[in-house]
Amino acid sequence: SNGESVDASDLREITGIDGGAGIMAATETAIDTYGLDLGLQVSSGAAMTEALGNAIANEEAIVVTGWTPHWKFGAYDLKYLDDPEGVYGGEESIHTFTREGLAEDAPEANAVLDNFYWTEDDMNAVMVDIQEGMDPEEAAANWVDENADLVSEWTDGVDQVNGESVSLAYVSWDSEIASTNVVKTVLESVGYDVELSSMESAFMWTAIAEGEQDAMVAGWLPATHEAYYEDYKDQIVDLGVNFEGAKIGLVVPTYMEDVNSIEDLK
Ligand SMILES: C[SH](C)CC(=O)O
Repeated sequence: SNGESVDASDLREITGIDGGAGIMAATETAIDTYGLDLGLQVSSGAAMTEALGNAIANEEAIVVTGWTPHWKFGAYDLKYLDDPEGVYGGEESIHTFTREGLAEDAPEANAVLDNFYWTEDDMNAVMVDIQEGMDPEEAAANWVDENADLVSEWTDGVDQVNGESVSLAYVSWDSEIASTNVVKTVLESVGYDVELSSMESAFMWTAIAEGEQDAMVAGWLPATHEAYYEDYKDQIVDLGVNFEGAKIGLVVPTYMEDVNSIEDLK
């Protein structure tokens, strides 16, 4: 750019992710609530981060559906837009959910899933390795090796099993690619064969509710996945929070100096 601050005047759309993500429904609400003359591009987490990187490389205007925890905040100078109407809610927690009956069918897996809890530093370490090109399974295994003390808190008292299988569903968001591969590695360390299945958000929730998948560590509450939770809460088991201090919202590069609120996108 010619050094002038980059504003939102030439933006035509918000760069989104997969259509079933809660942040996408929230963004449709934001477009309506704030009266934005912007489209919402439906794509994927990976496509969103590629578009973000390209825009930043060219110091162009961009606004993305963003969330914390995510490696993008370590890689780029970004900011959340103020949300005076509170469309995106406040602090979110990520929950672990299982199908009904898992505690009876696979008590050792259920115990590990129930114990799973980690922080933004933990998740960022895995996400950054993956972002820098490491295979998710390798990044997860490295993190588990380097954090044996924390991992032992999840597995202490859990008996070894002999090749029983467990299925984990997730959506290909960088945060959940990291968490699901770490849980896979730890379940394998107590003897399970673990099958990962990535799918759209709606299918993930349905698969747990219908018992097709054993568990997922990708339940964003209270706001982001509220609609899914309301649909399925009586058919699934909430093992509680595995990550605290999460957040969703609209995110822009800091070089968009005059764009600090969703109101500034009008
Ligand atoms: C994209 S966030 C990880 C979750 C969501 O918006 O559904």
